[in-house]
Amino acid sequence: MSDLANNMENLNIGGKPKSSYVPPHMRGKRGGGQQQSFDGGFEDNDRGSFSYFGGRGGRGNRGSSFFGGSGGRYGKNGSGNGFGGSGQGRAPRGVGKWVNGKHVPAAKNEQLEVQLFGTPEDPGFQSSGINFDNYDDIPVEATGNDVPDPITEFTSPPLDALLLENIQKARFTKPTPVQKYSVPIIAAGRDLMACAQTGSGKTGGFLFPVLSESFANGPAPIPEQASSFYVKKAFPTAVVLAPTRELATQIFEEARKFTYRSWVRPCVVYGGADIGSQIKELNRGCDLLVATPGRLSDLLERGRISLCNIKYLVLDEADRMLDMGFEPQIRHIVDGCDMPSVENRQTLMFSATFPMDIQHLARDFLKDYVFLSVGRVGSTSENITQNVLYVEDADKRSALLDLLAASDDGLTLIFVETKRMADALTDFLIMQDLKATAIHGDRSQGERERALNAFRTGRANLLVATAVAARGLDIPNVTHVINYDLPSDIDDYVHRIGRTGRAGNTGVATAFLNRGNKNVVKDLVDILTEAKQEVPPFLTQLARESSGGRGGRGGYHSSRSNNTRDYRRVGGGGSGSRGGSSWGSGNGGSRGGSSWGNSWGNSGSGSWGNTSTSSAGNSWW
Ligand SMILES: Nc1ncnc2c1ncn2[C@@H]1O[C@H](COP(=O)(O)OP(=O)(O)OP(=O)(O)O)[C@@H](O)[C@H]1O
Repeated sequence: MSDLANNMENLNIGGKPKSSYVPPHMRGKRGGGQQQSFDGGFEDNDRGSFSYFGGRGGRGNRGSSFFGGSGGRYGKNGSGNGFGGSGQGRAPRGVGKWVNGKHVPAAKNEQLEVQLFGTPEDPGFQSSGINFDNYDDIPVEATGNDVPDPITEFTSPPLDALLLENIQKARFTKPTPVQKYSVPIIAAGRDLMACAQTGSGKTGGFLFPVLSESFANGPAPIPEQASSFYVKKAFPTAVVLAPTRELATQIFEEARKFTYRSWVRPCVVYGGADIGSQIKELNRGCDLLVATPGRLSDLLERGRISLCNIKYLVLDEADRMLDMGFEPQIRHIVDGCDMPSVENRQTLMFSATFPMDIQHLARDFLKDYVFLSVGRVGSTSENITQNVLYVEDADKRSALLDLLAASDDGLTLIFVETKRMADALTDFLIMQDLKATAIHGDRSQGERERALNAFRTGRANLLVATAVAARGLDIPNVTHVINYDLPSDIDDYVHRIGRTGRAGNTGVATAFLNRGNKNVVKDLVDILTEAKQEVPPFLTQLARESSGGRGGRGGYHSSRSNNTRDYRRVGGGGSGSRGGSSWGSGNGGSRGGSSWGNSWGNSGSGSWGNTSTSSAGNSWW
């Protein structure tokens, strides 16, 4: 157990509600009325403290800005082209060429290599943790017709030699389970719906096979009728859609590493940033486009991008991309523009969660796909120690300070439900002399970038966030995730806590729960049990009280258990699942072991119900 987990055990918050709780580090502190100051006392307590919100204004006389004026880049390794695509200060890129049907890699560039791959001593470098090898023990299931065998190592072939070099430069010594399977599945031309736990390498799971094939086969020729003499257009070969600007940028940064020296030029576009500079970047060439859906639609409408050459459509956080918030935009991009039809492209979907309704909806975008699950769909990593504390709303601030006092040196991410709460809690923490900053959808792009940069570099070791930071973000050294407010959808909980315990590292997640969270209690008990975590007695009691009530995800899922597998095998029949199912040991990629699915074989009833309803609301950030 980590030090942090030990410290947590010694805290006395959980179990019994305590309304007049005063955290130890505040007891006897000057002013005495600690509870008072937590409840807004800072309004009249002008200590001349500075604001961590560069230029946000906010209230009162706040003196200097903590992050004002910083460059706004947050590329892990200080890479230049993170935002807005200005290209300023960028080192020469190692861009290769495709000439006469041959790949001509660029010469090596040491300076760029250090920018892209960092050094092992770099604190911003996420090294794989002590539990990395345990990923091999997670059972893997791959269902669908003629599923290809997994690879067991990174070798060339099947991977392209240049890609292999880049993978080695990134210090990835062996593939994670999702990568072992996705590489041959995608190389075989198959569509894929892949579900693997948070932090287990899904980004590489789609980048490696897509880039390997692209390096080997080159770009498609630009159709004459699609190009325009007047407006310059980009014709990417692959498009990766992601739900947030920060995640899109992160994927782009990963793509920059693995495309080093190749002919493939990655680009990123997202809302909230200057579209003019993004267009300039596109005009310099764009083979792999990472985008948020809104900005991509905008650029498509302006005729700046054509999707007619797309071979690969990737939906990262696919369940999010297909829920009510994004689905219409995705449909427009996929069906309403010039993207090749489902038969003429490969569609790849990745997430840690895939609810049944979303899987059903996803059929529209896929053909004869393989469903891959590493561990149970929607399960949490055992690398994360999960604690649930009973804390009444009025006591949350005190309890939070307690937790923080017991924290180790790592970074702590604190999730709240609303943007207002994010600001209020951040102000409160700053008034306690803690180094906090906030990220949410009402902050400008510059503010969001600065906040994330401050957090990544440790200048602010506390980040208060809404769900905007829940998915995909890979920030080294996040050792603790606190759900100050629990989400109403258990899948959101899974993604949130997945910001720690990544790449085989360990982490701690703490949730504050009270009777107001009854809707999520049953699912939470399932999650904890599945991940072999302790279930506190009060939680079992609450689950009993709330049984008979409706489950999470908007209440129409009667049970989470339906959400944990390939829907085609639950009741949809559909396209033939592989006969011998494959909950093998997962070790060395051996499939075809024991079937865990006897009870849910091909019933063929096709009647799992309400398919047209999407899940989460559309204002999650
Ligand atoms: N084969 C590998 N060897 C070592 N480290 C790896 C490997 N593949 C990925 N990683 C590292 O693991 C971390 C998590 O990877 P990634 O962000 O792709 O996870 P994910 O599964 O997409 O997570 P999430 O569900 O949160 O989006 C990253 O820091 C990445 O560099």
